[in-house]
Amino acid sequence: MFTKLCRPVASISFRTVKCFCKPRQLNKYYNIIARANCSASSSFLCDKNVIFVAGLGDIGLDTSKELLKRDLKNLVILDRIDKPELVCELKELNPKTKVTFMPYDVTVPIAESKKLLKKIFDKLKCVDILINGAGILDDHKIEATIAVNYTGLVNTTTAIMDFWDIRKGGPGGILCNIGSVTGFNAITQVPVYSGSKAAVVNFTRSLAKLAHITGVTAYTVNPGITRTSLVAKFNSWLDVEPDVAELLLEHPTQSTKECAASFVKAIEKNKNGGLWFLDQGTLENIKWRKYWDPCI
Ligand SMILES: NC(=O)c1ccc[n+]([C@@H]2O[C@H](COP(=O)([O-])OP(=O)(O)OC[C@H]3O[C@@H](n4cnc5c(N)ncnc54)[C@H](O)[C@@H]3O)[C@@H](O)[C@H]2O)c1
Ligand SMILES: CCCCCCO
Repeated sequence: MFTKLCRPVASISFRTVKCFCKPRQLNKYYNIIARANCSASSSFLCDKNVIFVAGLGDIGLDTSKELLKRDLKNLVILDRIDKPELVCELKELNPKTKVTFMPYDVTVPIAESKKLLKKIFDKLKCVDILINGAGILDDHKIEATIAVNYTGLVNTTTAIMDFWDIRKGGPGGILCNIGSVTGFNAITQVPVYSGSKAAVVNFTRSLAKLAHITGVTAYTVNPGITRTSLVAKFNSWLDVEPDVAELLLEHPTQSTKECAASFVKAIEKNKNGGLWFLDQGTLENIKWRKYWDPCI
């Protein structure tokens, strides 16, 4: 499975390469062509167009800053947070990358998501990577948690398939979804949040297995406890543990900068089906144990 680049790069276009190469060779030539566009020391991310949902949050902002060291062509940040001063700060970081902000609430109807994405695709003509990072942590807000952390991510993902799905003539694409370590092993006192993150991990693993049909590869990045405003104080389900945040923050944590460094390294590895564990500044692709497989 090769990840298609979504636009001609360097002087040789995708079409030219496609005419002369067998599919299994294309990936090799895409990377060669992409590098022709970027300096030898550049990353997989050089010259790419990236949409980052929640790119202004605590993890999001440091990850956006880290991404801007990789000479992206475009970074389009979609977020509910509207902080022009943060966007201005990001715009100043790298003249090679155009940073754009558009307000977006992931809980809007999917038709709204498609309208917004159409504006972006009309402008950029193509998008290589979508990062879905929106999340809330408050187990008093059951419907909101599921709406933001899961339904919002699924709808945004489903919406971009109109533009990426190779069965519709799309170029394919790359999905990076922010799950959580709680998607592997719950924080028992926040079962709603943990369950929403387990759903993100499970949904994304299915998408990775469907990549041969859709042309869209997918993986999750799953931070451990990262010191952000999200985790400073939050409600447990039915108040089973009013001090859940304080108790958890006694355990080893990481900074947003450490998380961001691992986050972008995982994106650069670009592994379809990746289950990336980003804890205490480390990065590990974990093996998911198979207990049952319908084998269809
Ligand atoms: N901090 C941690 O320990 C930790 C660990 C694992 C996963 N995560 C996940 O990482 C992501 C970022 O969390 P953070 O710790 O930086 O907290 P944060 O509160 O700073 O970031 C949350 C982000 O989600 C956005 N968001 C929330 N509701 C939204 C909506 N309806 N529409 C669009 N955007 C919305 C916020 O605007 C913000 O950008 C979340 O998905 C969170 O679940 C955090
Ligand atoms: C301190 C609790 C951190 C919970 C967020 C993990 O996704």
